[in-house]
Amino acid sequence: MSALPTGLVVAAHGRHCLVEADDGSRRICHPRGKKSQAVVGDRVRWSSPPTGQGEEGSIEAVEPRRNLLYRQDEIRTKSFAANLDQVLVLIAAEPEPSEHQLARVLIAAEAAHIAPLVVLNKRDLPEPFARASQRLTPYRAMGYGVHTASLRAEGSAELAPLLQGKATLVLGPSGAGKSTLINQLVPGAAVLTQEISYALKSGKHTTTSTTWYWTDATRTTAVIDSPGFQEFGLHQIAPRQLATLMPDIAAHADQCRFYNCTHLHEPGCAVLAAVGEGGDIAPRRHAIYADLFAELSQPPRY
Ligand SMILES: Nc1nc2c(ncn2[C@@H]2O[C@H](COP(=O)(O)OP(=O)(O)OP(=O)(O)O)[C@@H](O)[C@H]2O)c(=O)[nH]1
Ligand SMILES: [Zn+2]
Repeated sequence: MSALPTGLVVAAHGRHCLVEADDGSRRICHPRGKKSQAVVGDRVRWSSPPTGQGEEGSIEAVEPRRNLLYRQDEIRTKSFAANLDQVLVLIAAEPEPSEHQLARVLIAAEAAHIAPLVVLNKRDLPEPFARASQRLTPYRAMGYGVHTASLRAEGSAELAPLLQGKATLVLGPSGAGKSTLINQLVPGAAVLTQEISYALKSGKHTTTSTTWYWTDATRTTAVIDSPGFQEFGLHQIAPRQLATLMPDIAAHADQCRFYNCTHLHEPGCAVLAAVGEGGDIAPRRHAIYADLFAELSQPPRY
C-alpha cells in the first residue's frame, strides 16, 4: 500500500472525490471500500485504473487525520474537512450575526482541536459595524483572534498574513461575504468550482459541497470553502463536555463546589458567580451555554 502515490482530496461529492497528485494533476477517484471514505483535506493513497478501464482512479486508503471538523444533528454526521490549520468564521456587520451560530462553530472547532479566528466584515458600514464589534467583546476577552475587514472596498490583503502557509476552512452565514473573500483570494474560483462540480456529478450543475483552493502557485496556502454554517448541530458533544469547550465558562468551571456541577442552578457554582454585565462571563454567553446544554441533553427522537 505504501508504494502507492499519495494525493490530496480537494473536492468531494457523495462517493466521488477529486484527488490532486503531488505534481498538481487532478483525477476523479472513488473509494475502494468503506474504510477509504475520504473528505476534503484528506491525504490518500490512490491507484490508477489499468489501461482501458476508464479514467477514474480509486482511493485505497486514507492516511491518519490530524483533525476533522464535523457537525452532527440528530440523524446525520457531516464532515466539513480534515487536516486543517484553522477555521475562519466570517461574519459581517450586516446581516446581523447570530451569536448562537458563532458560538456553535467555535465550540465545534475547540472540540476538534482546530484554532478558530473570527473576521468581522463590512467595516464600511459604521453603525452596524460598531454594534457587531461591540458584541464580539467577550470573544476577544476569551482569547479568540477577532479581526476586521472591508472586503468589497478594500479587498482581502489585510487578511493575507493570517492565512499565509496554512490550510484555512472558511465558514460563514449567507451574505457575510464568503464568496467575495474566496474570489479575491482565488481568482477564477467560481469557474473552477463549476468545473469541479460538473466533473464530480457527471454533468449536473450544482454547487459543490466543499472545495479546497490553493491561493498561490507554490501550493502552500489553502482556503477551503464549505457551506453548512446555518445548521450546525453539535450532537457529537456531551452536555458535560460543553463547559470545557467554552473558554470563558471553562475558566471558572473547576472552582465550583460540586465536581459534577452543571453550572445552571447549583449552590457554590463559580460559573454562575462570574456571570454579569461587568463579570467575566457575559449573560448572553451563559444563556447560550444553558440553551446548548438543554439541546444536547435531549433524548434522541429517532
Ligand atoms: N458593504 C459591504 N458589502 C460587502 C462587503 N463585502 C461583501 N459585501 C457584499 O455583501 C453581499 C454578500 O456577499 P457574498 O460574498 O455574496 O456573500 P456570501 O457570504 O458568499 O453569501 P452567499 O452567497 O449567500 O453564501 C454582496 O452584495 C457583497 O457585495 C463589504 O466589505 N462591505
Ligand atoms: Zn458550576
